[in-house]
Parts: sequence; structure tokens; C-alpha cells
Amino acid sequence: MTMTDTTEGHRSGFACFVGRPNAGKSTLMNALVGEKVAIMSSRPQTTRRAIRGIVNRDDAQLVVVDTPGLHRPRTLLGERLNDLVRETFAEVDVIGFCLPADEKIGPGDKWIARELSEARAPVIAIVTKVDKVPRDKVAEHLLAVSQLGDWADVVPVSSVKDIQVDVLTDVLVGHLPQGPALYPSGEVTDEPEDVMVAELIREAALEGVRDELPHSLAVVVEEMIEPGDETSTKDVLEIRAHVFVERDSQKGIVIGKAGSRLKEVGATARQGIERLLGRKVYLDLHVKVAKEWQRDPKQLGRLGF
Ligand SMILES: Nc1nc2c(ncn2[C@@H]2O[C@H](COP(=O)(O)OP(=O)(O)OP(=O)(O)O)[C@@H](O)[C@H]2O)c(=O)[nH]1
Repeated sequence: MTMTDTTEGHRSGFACFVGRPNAGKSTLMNALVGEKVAIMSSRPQTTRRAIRGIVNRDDAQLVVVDTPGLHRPRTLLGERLNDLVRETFAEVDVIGFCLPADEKIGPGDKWIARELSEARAPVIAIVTKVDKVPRDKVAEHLLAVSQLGDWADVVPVSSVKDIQVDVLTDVLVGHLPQGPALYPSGEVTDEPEDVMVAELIREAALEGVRDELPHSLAVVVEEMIEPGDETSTKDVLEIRAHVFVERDSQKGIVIGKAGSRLKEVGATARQGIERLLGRKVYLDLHVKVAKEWQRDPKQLGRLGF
């Protein structure tokens, strides 16, 4: 009998997903990782890259990292985000490019495809939402997608109906280098709490209004006050956060009629935060207009970009 190293044949590495808004990236990432992983948001000090989740298997560990939306830059923030996306592309082992089966390939997809042609890592074209269209349409779409670029693979999936998600995992894992697990299984994040809390609030605030507020929204946690603290007024952890938007009209969108939407945002975010921290919290949200913050480097710095 020979001694076998347990890491022999084991693969590990990073994957990221890109695609235009609504392409099904988040749903797919959640399907891959097997649970809602927004709360695993993790942001290394220098970038906005976050760990979305980790797929742990006996033979592999696939770490899925987040990429800020890739889009045609119009503002300073847009340019910086795109730089970050390119940095992310340079650091991952495999890239998944999501293209929804129920939508024609558009200029946005072509732009992303061109960006991806520069990437060092292999790109898997993923045709998402195949449950939404008949089979012959899927076939047609697959053909169009395969002609769009030089892909390492083209994989059709449905995250909602769980079609081919396991196949996609195998394909992604196949592109990882051999190596031991990068994170202990069970570990989900290495991020400070306030950053994750801010991310949860931002997610909740964007829910349903992503199109209206694409990148014009930032959240800063101002204070997290423990019940025993001098300034504490509550008997639970008190979190005060600012939600920054660029314009008064956007403020209205976030707050809603008579504050109805902000109340919902707060309730959703609070639930997530309580799950994350494992304790009850009191959440106090203030919506503020930081005019043109996307163009102002000082403001950007303060908001963590
Ligand atoms: N029927 C069906 N709907 C899906 C599938 N995947 C995603 N969707 C829906 O498509 C919409 C967009 O999905 P998301 O996962 O939020 O897309 P995204 O690419 O993360 O979007 P952005 O956050 O805007 O970039 C949601 O309403 C999903 O429920 C799928 O496999 N089948």
C-alpha cells in the first residue's frame, strides 16, 4: 500500500462572474454555493472584491469572489470600478460570463466580451435562465454565444430549476490549479463586522431599485454602540448608518412614501445583520445626499473606494 497525500489531485482557486445587470449572476452564485451568501461579503482592504461564498468538495475548493458591475464608464467611480474588475480578472483562475437565454446578445454583452478577451484566465460562457425559453431557442442562443468570443467552455444552466449547476461546478473546478484548500471549510469571511453590516444595508437598499440607483448608493456605518457603552440608549447593539445617494430624487426612492420603503429596507437589513451577528440589533438609518460623490475623490475615499 502506498501512502497517499490527501491533497493529491485536490484543486483550489478563485472564480468570478460577470455579466450585464439582471443576467442572473447573484442567483447563480447562490445556487453554486448552496445558500444565500450575501452576508459573506468580504472586502480585502485594497479592493471592493468580496468573497461571495465557498464551494467545498472532497476534491476541490472553489472560492467565488464578487466583481463590482462591469460597465461603460461615465464617472470617476465607473472608471475605478472597471479597474477593480480588471484587477479581479487578473487574480482569479476562471471567469464565468453570464448571458441570459431569454435575452438577445446586446451591445453591453459585446463590450464585456471584448474586455474578457484580454483576460489571462479561461472564460466559461454561461447561458443562464434556460428554464425560461424552449429548447430550440436555447440551442440557438448557445450558437450565438459561442460565436461571441473564444470561450473555454459554454454551459447552459438554470439556477432556479437547478439544471446543470453541478455540471458548471465541475467545469469551473476543472480549470483550477492543483492545491490544498485555501480556507478552512466552514470559514466564510475574514471581514470586519461593520463592512459586512454596511454591505447588508446596501443590498437591502438596492433591492428592487437597482436600475434606478445603479452605483449611486453607498453605505457607511457610523457607529456600533454596545448596550453597556456610555452613549448607549438601547438594551441591544445599536447600529447607526448613513445611506448616501447623489440626488434628492434618489433620496425619495430610498425613503419611499412616508418612509415606507426605508422601513422595509431597515427591516430586511436588520434581519440579515441579526443572522450575521447572532444577536438582536437596533438599526438606525439616515439617508443623506452627498452631491456628486461619484466624481469627488475625497468623498470616494471616505466611502471606501
Ligand atoms: N426563471 C429563472 N429566473 C432566473 C434565473 N436566474 C436568475 N433569475 C431571475 O433573474 C433576475 C435577475 O437575477 P440576478 O441573479 O439578480 O441577476 P444579477 O446578474 O445578479 O443582477 P445584477 O445584480 O443587477 O447585476 C431575478 O429576478 C432572478 O430571479 C433562472 O435560472 N431562471
